[in-house]
Amino acid sequence: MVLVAVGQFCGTAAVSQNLEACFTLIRRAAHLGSKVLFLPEASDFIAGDPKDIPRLAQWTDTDFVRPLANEAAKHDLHISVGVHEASDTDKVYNTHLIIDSLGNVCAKYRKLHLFDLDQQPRLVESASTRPGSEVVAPVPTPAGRVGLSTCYDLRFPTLSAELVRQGAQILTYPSAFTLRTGAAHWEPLLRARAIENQCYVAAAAQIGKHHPTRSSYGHAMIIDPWGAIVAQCSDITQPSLAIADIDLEYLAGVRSELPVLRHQRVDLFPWLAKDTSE
Ligand SMILES: O=C(O)CNC(=O)[C@H](CS)NC(=O)CCC(=O)C(=O)O
Repeated sequence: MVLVAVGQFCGTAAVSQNLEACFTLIRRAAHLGSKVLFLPEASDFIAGDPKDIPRLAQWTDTDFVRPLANEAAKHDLHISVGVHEASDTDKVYNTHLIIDSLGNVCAKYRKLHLFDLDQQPRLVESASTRPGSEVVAPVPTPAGRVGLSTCYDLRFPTLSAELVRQGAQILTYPSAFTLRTGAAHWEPLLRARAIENQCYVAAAAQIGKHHPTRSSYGHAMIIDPWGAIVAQCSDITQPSLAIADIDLEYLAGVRSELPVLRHQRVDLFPWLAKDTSE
């Protein structure tokens, strides 16, 4: 069994403050014995004005990812974290990194599904963000193989099914869900992804009021392959953690007791056919 932690905090446009919040979470997660820490989407910053995103993103690598990776190495932690990644256009990628315990960025996933809403709260992610174009193979960590997604990707079960086909044991959804959609959909979607894929789900989350027109739902949580919520953060905006054991023997037991992954109709859905490495 390996302990992992999900983090929750209220990001702002001040990168150095967000970095401090992440440092606090890294030190506490390591002190409590966790081997992997999952941090939210947009941990580097939540811009007050979308026009600021490309400028702020230019500094993410040096001012956020580097010091974060050094701290991870100092505390022997693997980290999953959502950041903005500058591109060669005026748009950024919404990128999910895995940093290993030596401080190397060992995987990079660019969010595939962008959150474009015309209704209130009006958020049009594609105005500032380019979509990624590939699924990233699950990444080995001390807790198990981690499948990478981000926030709104949670609504697309084809992505989680593909990650599980490729061997994922832990699905991660670093997020900044809105208050309205979070209250209605966050927990049922996360539990559904855990149950249907028989995976652990680690969902770090932004919480609280980032600026006058933007708030996030929080409720960072860890779910086991049976669908039980095994840890959840309180409804507080100070940086906080929820920690739980990942038990891959338990995961294997759930998959053999209720073999839904083997019962898939690969004759009708041939892309599911290649075997999941269990
Ligand atoms: O804007 C940034 O800098 C970081 N990105 C986000 O917060 C993204 C795009 S606006 N938020 C979501 O995907 C929320 C999804 C959601 O709430 C749902 O699916 O219901």
